[in-house]
Amino acid sequence: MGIVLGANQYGKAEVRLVHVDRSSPRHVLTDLNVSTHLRGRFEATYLAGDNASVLATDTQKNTVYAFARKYGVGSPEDFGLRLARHFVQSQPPVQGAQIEIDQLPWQRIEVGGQEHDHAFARPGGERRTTTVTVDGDQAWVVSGLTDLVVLKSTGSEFHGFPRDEYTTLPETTDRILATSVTARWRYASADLDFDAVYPEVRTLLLETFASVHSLALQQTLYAMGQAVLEKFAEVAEIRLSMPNKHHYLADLTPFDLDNPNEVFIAGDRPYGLIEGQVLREEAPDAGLAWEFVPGFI
Ligand SMILES: O=c1[nH]c(=O)c2[nH]c(=O)[nH]c2[nH]1
Repeated sequence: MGIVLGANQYGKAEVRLVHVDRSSPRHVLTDLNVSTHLRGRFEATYLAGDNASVLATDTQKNTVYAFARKYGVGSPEDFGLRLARHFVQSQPPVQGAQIEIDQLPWQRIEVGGQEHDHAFARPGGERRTTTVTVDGDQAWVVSGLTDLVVLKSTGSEFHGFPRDEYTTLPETTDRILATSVTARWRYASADLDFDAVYPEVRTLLLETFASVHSLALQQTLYAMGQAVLEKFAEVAEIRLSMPNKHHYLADLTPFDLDNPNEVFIAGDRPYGLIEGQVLREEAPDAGLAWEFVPGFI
């Protein structure tokens, strides 16, 4: 009985590319998940481990980042066609290429009714949350939101941290800052127009994220909590959990390309996890408000 190799293809899956067009102060953000699939004469590697025809998947990934810098991104369709044609035309064993691209949507955050130049939020996915607790005749309300994904393409620095023998992180005065906000705030009363307050707190969290020039995600977290407490007397305390969704500047120097904060690798894990509570010194006692509330602290 003969055994033969059937259909096959190979490539790099889920190359997370974030491109920032900084040619004007109104940044254009393109966030893609790119997968490459090459088809062609690859029997030798499957059958004998002969890689002479195998364009490494690592090379395919590098091509995605290099092309973003060289040609910009534009529509995902044009970007995909450019990549696919490049692989087919530049590598004789490659007869066909299929490029799959998912684009992650971002909307500009509005500050004072004006679209922000470099602060964005991911539409959808976010949820409003509440946990109410009643004990005898006492009642507590902890409300909030989770999975509110936000990103600033500039206006964020991180430096001045200690350097020990294990520190490799470069200092930066301009980086992408992105996080998925979980916020839970405790109301000072259980008798409020909750539907009126909620959207205003949400808006203020977004506006503060967008407006604060960040020297650390910790500072941004505190500023967001502080803004809510300053504006809303009915909020006694707020707790925030904000993963630092790292974006790494792609090193394009091996391809003789500079990268002036334009092409980023969106990291998945590990991520920094920044959490904190901001409260009024005179806040009424939390009682059972946080008992068994999922989350942190
Ligand atoms: O805003 C930040 N806070 C940190 O504590 C930290 N640590 C790190 O590696 N990057 C960052 N960024």
